[in-house]
Amino acid sequence: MTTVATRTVRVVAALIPGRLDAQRFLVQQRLPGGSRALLWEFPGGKVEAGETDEAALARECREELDVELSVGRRLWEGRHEYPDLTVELVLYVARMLSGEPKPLGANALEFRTPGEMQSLPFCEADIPLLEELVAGRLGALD
Ligand SMILES: Nc1nc2c([nH]c(=O)n2[C@@H]2O[C@H](COP(=O)(O)OP(=O)(O)OP(=O)(O)O)[C@@H](O)[C@H]2O)c(=O)[nH]1
Repeated sequence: MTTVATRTVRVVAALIPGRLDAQRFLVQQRLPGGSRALLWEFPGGKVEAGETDEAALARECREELDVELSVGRRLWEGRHEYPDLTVELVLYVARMLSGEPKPLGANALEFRTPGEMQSLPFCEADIPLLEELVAGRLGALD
């Protein structure tokens, strides 16, 4: 059997509560055509060389959602091997400081409860994270 090593990337993601409904959090549907097409995920993206997690998350959300974020504590971290990529996924709680989220780099944006998220086709790396979130095992979300 041959094993093909895939690239490993650190991916930061944000759990962002709605301004008026803090029980629901922002999730986005990936664009058609690319990797994990049309699956759902938390806003965020890859950390670039020399960048902190917090700076990467603020940059990604500025570029992809047109919002300014305040990034809080780290909630969860996990690793998942996709056929094309190994992802080290880190979830942070974050708040929107300004702007209304726009789907600049996504097919759709929705505010969903953790339970509702489990009914969406989510990226595989997020499945254990959603289980922890639904079970209330990630602690305070603010
Ligand atoms: N933002 C985000 N990415 C996630 C999550 N879960 C997960 O598996 N990923 C994966 O982590 C990678 C994030 O990379 P990215 O968003 O910067 O890049 P991309 O593949 O959309 O596009 P790009 O490589 O052309 O920049 C993707 O492979 C994505 O499928 C998640 O909850 N949020």
